[in-house]
Amino acid sequence: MNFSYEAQPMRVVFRPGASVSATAEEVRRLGLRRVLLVSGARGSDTARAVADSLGELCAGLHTEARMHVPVEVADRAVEVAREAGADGCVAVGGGSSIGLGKAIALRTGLPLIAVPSTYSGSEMTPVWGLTEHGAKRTGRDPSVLPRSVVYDPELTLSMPVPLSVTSGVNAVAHAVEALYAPDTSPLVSLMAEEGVRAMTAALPEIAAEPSSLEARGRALYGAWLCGSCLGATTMGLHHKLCHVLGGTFGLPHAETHTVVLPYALAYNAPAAPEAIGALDRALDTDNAPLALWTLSGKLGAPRSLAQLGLAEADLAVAAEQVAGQAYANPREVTHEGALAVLRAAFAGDTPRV
Ligand SMILES: NC(=O)c1ccc[n+]([C@@H]2O[C@H](COP(=O)([O-])OP(=O)(O)OC[C@H]3O[C@@H](n4cnc5c(N)ncnc54)[C@H](O)[C@@H]3O)[C@@H](O)[C@H]2O)c1
Ligand SMILES: O=C(O)CCC(=O)CC(=O)O
Repeated sequence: MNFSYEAQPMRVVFRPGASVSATAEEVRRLGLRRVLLVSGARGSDTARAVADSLGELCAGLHTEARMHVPVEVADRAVEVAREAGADGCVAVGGGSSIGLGKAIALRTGLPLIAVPSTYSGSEMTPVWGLTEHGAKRTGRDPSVLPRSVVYDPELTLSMPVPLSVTSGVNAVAHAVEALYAPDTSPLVSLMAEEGVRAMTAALPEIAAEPSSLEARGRALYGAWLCGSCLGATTMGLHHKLCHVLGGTFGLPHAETHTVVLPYALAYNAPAAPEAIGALDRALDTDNAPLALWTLSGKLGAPRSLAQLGLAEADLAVAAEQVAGQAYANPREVTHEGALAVLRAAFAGDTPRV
């Protein structure tokens, strides 16, 4: 064995009802007195309930989070945090709200508490993202890692089934790439395999019974594990494809991950036999890319980039952007290779290893 592993300093509270019953305790534990709550417009009712539970610890509610964190949205949020005299930030919502909280933390150094309502996994990572001039930039900085994460399966009950499925596959994608990342390690591999197993078992149950708190809890547990994997490792081809498709072409995040993952995995499979072995065990299959494609299709997720609104003419531009960046991937990414993955995902073909 040959690896290094750095544990991320954060506290996790996981229990139904915790968003309202435990967030104030986490704020006090960090010695904070005036936190700014951030959320998206659609999640503002939930964020308001959390704000009410904080009482005078809450310095204000800012409900302008948007997907992929446009830089002007980040600028405005930083201004609001400064004007409110906030000494910390609580992000309530999906990856977009947490992303905005991270943008505030990155610029101001304010500590962040995350209360996730989707399975994006962002709450477990020191990864930030910002979109400017039609391109998404990502980076790692310890200052954006939430100090505390409050997981409340009850918050996820309102997620519609289509978002639950695609958000769940977004989480699975973190585990998939962590398994073949250059900085993977035995602990990450264990978390990744268990995260994929938990999430992919929970999603069909959620689709059949969206109000099952038991299934929601197991999916959120999977999201925690998969997010932890992303936080501990370097992203590869799959995430880069999705960042280009989201940042440059405005495609929706979780849906894009869901469409692309089977093809990116099929491309990498010949160069990542151990990762494929772990995924085969987790999915109880001998063809992990096909199993992922079948699962999301059965649960009604979009199947192709064409369905998500990408134009065929954009494929070559996207391939050029992906192949033009240097990043870790188990298999060399050529322009032709990236284009082949994108073409298959555009058409929604059966993935071929
Ligand atoms: N930095 C990281 O580590 C990381 C990891 C994953 C995703 N992300 C980022 O997160 C963003 C995507 O996050 P997302 O997929 O969670 O989407 P999102 O946060 O944009 O949420 C999608 C939609 O669902 C709504 N929603 C959220 N929770 C809900 C709930 N419980 N019930 C009903 N509706 C709900 C939101 O209001 C929004 O309209 C992207 O910008 C992506 O880049 C970052
Ligand atoms: O915060 C970001 O936007 C970058 C990290 C990320 O998006 C992970 C993912 O693609 O799911």
